[in-house]
Amino acid sequence: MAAPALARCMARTGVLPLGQAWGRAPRLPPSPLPAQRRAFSNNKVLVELDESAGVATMKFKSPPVNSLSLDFLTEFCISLEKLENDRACRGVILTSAVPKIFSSGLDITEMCGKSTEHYAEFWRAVQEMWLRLYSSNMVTVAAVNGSSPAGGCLIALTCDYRIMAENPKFSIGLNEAQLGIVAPFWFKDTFVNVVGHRVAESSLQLGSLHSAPEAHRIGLVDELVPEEKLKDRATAVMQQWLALPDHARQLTKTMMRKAVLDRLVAHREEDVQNFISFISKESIQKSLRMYMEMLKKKKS
Ligand SMILES: CC/C=C\C/C=C\C/C=C\C=C\CC(=O)SCCNC(=O)CCNC(=O)[C@H](O)C(C)(C)COP(=O)(O)OP(=O)(O)OC[C@H]1O[C@@H](n2cnc3c(N)ncnc32)[C@H](O)[C@@H]1OP(=O)(O)O
Repeated sequence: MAAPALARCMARTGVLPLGQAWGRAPRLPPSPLPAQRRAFSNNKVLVELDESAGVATMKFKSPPVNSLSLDFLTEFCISLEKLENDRACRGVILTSAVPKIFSSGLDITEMCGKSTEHYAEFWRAVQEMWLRLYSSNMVTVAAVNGSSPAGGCLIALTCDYRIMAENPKFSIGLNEAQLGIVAPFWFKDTFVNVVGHRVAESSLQLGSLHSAPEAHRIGLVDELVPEEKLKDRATAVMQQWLALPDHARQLTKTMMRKAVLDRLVAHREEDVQNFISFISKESIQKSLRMYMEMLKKKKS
């Protein structure tokens, strides 16, 4: 099924028609076949699977800034679902193929001047991405090799472990307040689970974008490495996590994340309606338009 058709299906049903995000059987170790590498790709995400290690790398490739458009979100979910159902894959490293940018967050153009139906479709896709990634049975490691505001930061926060490249130009954080919008409760819950309530409270109110050292200091990322070592370090961390039996790690992950996941699952449609009423306000539309203009002016 093509991405737009899948997106429509997601909009109707609220889920991808590929399988179930919930109640999956525990993953089994990969079969002892000869070492093999596979790659598959769609327009937005490149996936390389090292079957001998049981590890895939998902590279975002949606220039200029890997913004999370409806197409991107749909293709991200398809790629993740494929890996989730592949017994040869036990862990996934998320990173970017676009230099200097991990992801610029939700595509603002999807939230400006569109119909109510479009907002609903888009928001369900954002929810789906988070539900699938946060509940993934695989080990998920974010190799943050560029700036990562808002939704980009959410992707990193949703992983099990975050490693960021030490580059003074890169920043990360949930900066929604700077755009005049409010981070949804499940963005906030994910953030609180990583950095704790006090840090999350001030960072969210200020819409802070943190430099790499600051992000490390507040626990937003687990470690910093020189850019050229990021890939190797992500692979080493993955090996460490995969050394444990899958079932124990998966059940522990579920125990730690269930309350936050259940909260969105229980209020999914209400959350879509909240998003629509919030984003449709003329004052919010004006803030978003001004923000986009500011981004464009910054260039000239
Ligand atoms: C009560 C509450 C109830 C419910 C909840 C309701 C609402 C919550 C709603 C939404 C939550 C949203 C979360 C988000 O993710 S919002 C997105 C936030 N993202 C940002 O603030 C990032 C903005 N971008 C940047 O800061 C920079 O672009 C950069 C640092 C990522 C990269 O800088 P560069 O200098 O390398 O590149 P630019 O020249 O700035 O950009 C190139 C190009 O890309 C366009 N662009 C950038 N970011 C986005 C984006 N997020 N969406 C769409 N387009 C983007 C930028 O305008 C340039 O376009 P042109 O080349 O000029 O056409």
